[in-house]
Amino acid sequence: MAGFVNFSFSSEEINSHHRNIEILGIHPHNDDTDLPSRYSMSDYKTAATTYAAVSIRNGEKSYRGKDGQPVIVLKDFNMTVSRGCIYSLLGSSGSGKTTALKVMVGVHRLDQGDVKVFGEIPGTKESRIPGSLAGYMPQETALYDDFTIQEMLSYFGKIYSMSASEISERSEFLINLLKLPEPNRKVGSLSGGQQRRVSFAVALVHNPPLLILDEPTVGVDPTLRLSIWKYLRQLATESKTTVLITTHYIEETRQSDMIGVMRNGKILVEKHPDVLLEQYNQEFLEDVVLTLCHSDDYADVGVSNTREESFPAILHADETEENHNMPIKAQFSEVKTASRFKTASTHIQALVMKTATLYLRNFVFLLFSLMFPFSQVLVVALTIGNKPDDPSFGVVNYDSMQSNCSFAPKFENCSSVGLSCKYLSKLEQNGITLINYPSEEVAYEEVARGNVWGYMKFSKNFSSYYHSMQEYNLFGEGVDDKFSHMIHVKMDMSSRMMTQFYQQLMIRVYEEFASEFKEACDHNKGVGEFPMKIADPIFGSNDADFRQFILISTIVMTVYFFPMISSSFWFIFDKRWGTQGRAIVAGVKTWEIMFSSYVIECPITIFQIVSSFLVSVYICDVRISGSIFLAFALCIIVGFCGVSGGFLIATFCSEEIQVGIAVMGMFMPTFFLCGLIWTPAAMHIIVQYITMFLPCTLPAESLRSIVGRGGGLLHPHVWPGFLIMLIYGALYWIFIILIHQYRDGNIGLKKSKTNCKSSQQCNKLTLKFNQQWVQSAGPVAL
Ligand SMILES: Nc1ncnc2c1ncn2[C@@H]1O[C@H](COP(=O)(O)OP(=O)(O)OP(=O)(O)O)[C@@H](O)[C@H]1O
Repeated sequence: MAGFVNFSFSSEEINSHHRNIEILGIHPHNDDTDLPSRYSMSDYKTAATTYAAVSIRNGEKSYRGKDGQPVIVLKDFNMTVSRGCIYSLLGSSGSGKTTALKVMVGVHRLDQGDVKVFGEIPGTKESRIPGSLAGYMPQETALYDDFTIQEMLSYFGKIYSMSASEISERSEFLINLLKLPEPNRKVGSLSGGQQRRVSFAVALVHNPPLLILDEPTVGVDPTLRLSIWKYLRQLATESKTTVLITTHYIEETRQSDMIGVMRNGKILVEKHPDVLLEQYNQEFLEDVVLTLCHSDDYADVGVSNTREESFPAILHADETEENHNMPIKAQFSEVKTASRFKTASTHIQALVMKTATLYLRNFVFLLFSLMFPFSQVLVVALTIGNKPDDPSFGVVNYDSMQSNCSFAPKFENCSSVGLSCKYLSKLEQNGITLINYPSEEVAYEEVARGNVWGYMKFSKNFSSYYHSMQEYNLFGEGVDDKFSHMIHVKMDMSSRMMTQFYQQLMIRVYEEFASEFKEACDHNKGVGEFPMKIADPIFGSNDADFRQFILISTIVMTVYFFPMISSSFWFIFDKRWGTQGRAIVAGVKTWEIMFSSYVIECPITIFQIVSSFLVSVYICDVRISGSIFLAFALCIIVGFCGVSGGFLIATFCSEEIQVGIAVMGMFMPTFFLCGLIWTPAAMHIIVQYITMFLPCTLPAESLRSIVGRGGGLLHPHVWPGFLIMLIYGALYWIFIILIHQYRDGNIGLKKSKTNCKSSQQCNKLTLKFNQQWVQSAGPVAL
C-alpha cells in the first residue's frame, strides 16, 4: 500500500481531476448536501450524540507482536461518522485504518472503549452488524478465482437473503455502473483493477445503509474513479447511505463530507475538506495532510487532539431525533430481515452451493476426495496379506534313502523310501519352487546372492529314522549322532514377513505330511500330536487374515482423516482469501460454515464409505456379520467428527501447508497408536491407556465388532466407539466456539468488550461522553 509519500496524483493530475469532476457535474463538495454551516453549535451537539452512524470513543486496540508483547494499533481513538455522509479516513500505511474498519464491522473488538454503529454495539443481536446493515469491501479482493462475476454477486446476494430477480437486477446495474466485463467471466481471469471493481460491486449488491470501503479505488483508472465517487455521492445524498472510505488517493476525498486524518492509531483531525483547506491555507488536501502529519511528529505524543479538532455529525434536514432513537429494525425497515432460522438456512444454502461449485471447478480435487478412501482400501487389499509370488527355496538333500525321489507325494504304503522327497513334493504342491543344491556351501552362496530366501538340509538318516520312529515309536535309538535325522533350515532373516511365511508353510506342510504317513502306516493318528487343537472360531472365520484386520482400521482412519483434511482445507482457503471474513461481515456465523461443511461432506463421505465397503467385501472377502446400517452410521459419525477436527486445526493454521503438516503429524502416530498394525494389547502399558482415548482406536474396535462379531449397538465393544466419537465431536465444537469467541479477530462476536455491560448502559455512557466531549470542545472551527 502506498504511504503518504507516494501520492498517486501529480499536481497536474489533480487539476485535471477537478476539471473532470466539474465535467461530470459533481462539485468537490456537494452543495445539495446539508453542509455543517447551516446549523448552529447546539445542532451539532445534538447531532454528535444522536445522529452518528458510527462512533468510536476512547478506542484502544492492540495486536500481539512477534515477541508476544502487545503492539498498540489504536489508542485514544475517537471518531464520529454522521449518517448519510461520505467520510474519508486518511492515514499513512500501518496507521490503523483497516483495524478501525474491522472494529466497526465486528470482526475485531476493542480492548478498551466503545464502538457503536447506528447506536448499537457491533456483534450484538440488535446491531445486525455483522449482517445486512453494512456492505464491506476489504482491502484484499476477497473473491473466488474460480467463480464468475455473476456467481460472486449471486453468492453474496444470497447471503443477504436477496431473491434471484433482485440479484439479477442489481447485478446488471452494478456491472454497467462499474463497467465490469461479461458476467460469465471468471474472476481469476480478470485484471487486478477489474477484480477490485467486482469486489466493490459485491459490497454494493444489497444496497446497504452503511458502506465500509477499504481502498476501493486502488487500481481503478481516473475516469472510473470519478464515476465511482459520483455514485457514492448519489448514494449519500439520495439514499442517505453512509459511506466510510479509506484511500491513499488524497485528492479524490475532496468529494467527501468529512475527512478524518489518522496517524499512529489516533485521529488527528476530523473536518470537512474545504474547512481543512481553508484552515491550513493550502490548495491541495495532500499538502494539508502532510502539514498535519509533520506537526504531529513534533506534537506531544500520547495526547490526542481529536477532541479539540473533531467535528460533530452532519445533520440532515429531514431527520428527527426520534427516528434515530428507534430500534435498528425500525430505522432500516427497507433492509431485509428474516427469521433467524430462515436466515441461517439461506446462509447454509449459499455456503453449500459455494463449496459445491468450488469442488466442481476443481474436479481433480473432487475426484481425489471421492477416490481417496477407496484407493487406500484397494491398496491395502492388493498389497497386504497376499502370498509371495513364486517363492524359491533351496534344498540340500543328504538323505540316504532319496534314491527314488520322483515318487508321487501320496503315501501308498508305509515305506521308508524317499520320505524327504515326499515332504518336498508337498511343499512344491503348496506353491514353493525348490532348487536343489549339491552342498550346503553352494546353497549358502545362493542365499547370500539373494537368489533364494533360505535352504533346508535333510540329514543322511532322515527317512530311515523317521520311518523307524513312527513304526516303533522309538526315539533316539539307532541314531549315531543326535542331528543326523533332522531337517535343518537356514534362512535370510532380513525380511521378517518372508521368513514368517516360509516358517508357517513348512510347519503346516509337515503336519499334513506326518498325518498322511501315520495313516499309511495304520498308526494311531494321535500319537505324537501336539495336545492342543484350535477349534472353530466363536466370531470371525479361520481364514480371516491380517489384511482383514488392517482393512477395518484403514476404513476408520481414512473416513476420519479425509474429511478432516478437506474441511480444514476449505476453511483455510476461505480464511486466506478473505472470503470467509467477508461472509462473516455479511452475517454468516461460524456454526453455519461448519454446518454447511457437514452438508457438503456428507455425500462425499457416504460415497467413500460405500466404495470402501465394496472393496472390502468383494475384493478382500470380508464378511459383514452385523448390521451394515450400524457400520455405516459409525463411519458417518467418524467422518463428521473428522470435519469438526478439521475446523479446530484450521483455527490454529493460517495456510494450507500448515494444515497438511498438522494432519500428517497426527496421522502417523494415530496410524500406529490406534492398533492399525500391532494390537494395542501388546503396547507399553502407559501407551495402552493413551491409545484408548485416541479418536480411531475404539471406533476401529467397534467396527471390527460389528463386522466380525455381528455386535449390535449395545455390545460392550460397539457402543464405546460411538460414545468416544460423540465426546470428540462435542469437545471439538466447544473448543472451536471458545477459541473463535475469545481470540482476537473474533468471529460471531456476541458482546464487544466495552466499558459498559448492556446496550442501555452503553447508550448512557456514550451520551454522557459525547456531552462532555462537545462541552469541552469549545467553538468548532469552520
Ligand atoms: N492481525 C494482525 N496481527 C498483528 N498485527 C497486525 C494485524 N493486523 C494489522 N496489524 C498491524 O497493525 C498495524 C495497523 O495495520 P492496519 O492494517 O490497520 O493499517 P492500515 O492503516 O490499514 O495500513 P494500510 O494503509 O497499509 O492498509 C500494522 O502495523 C499492522 O502490521
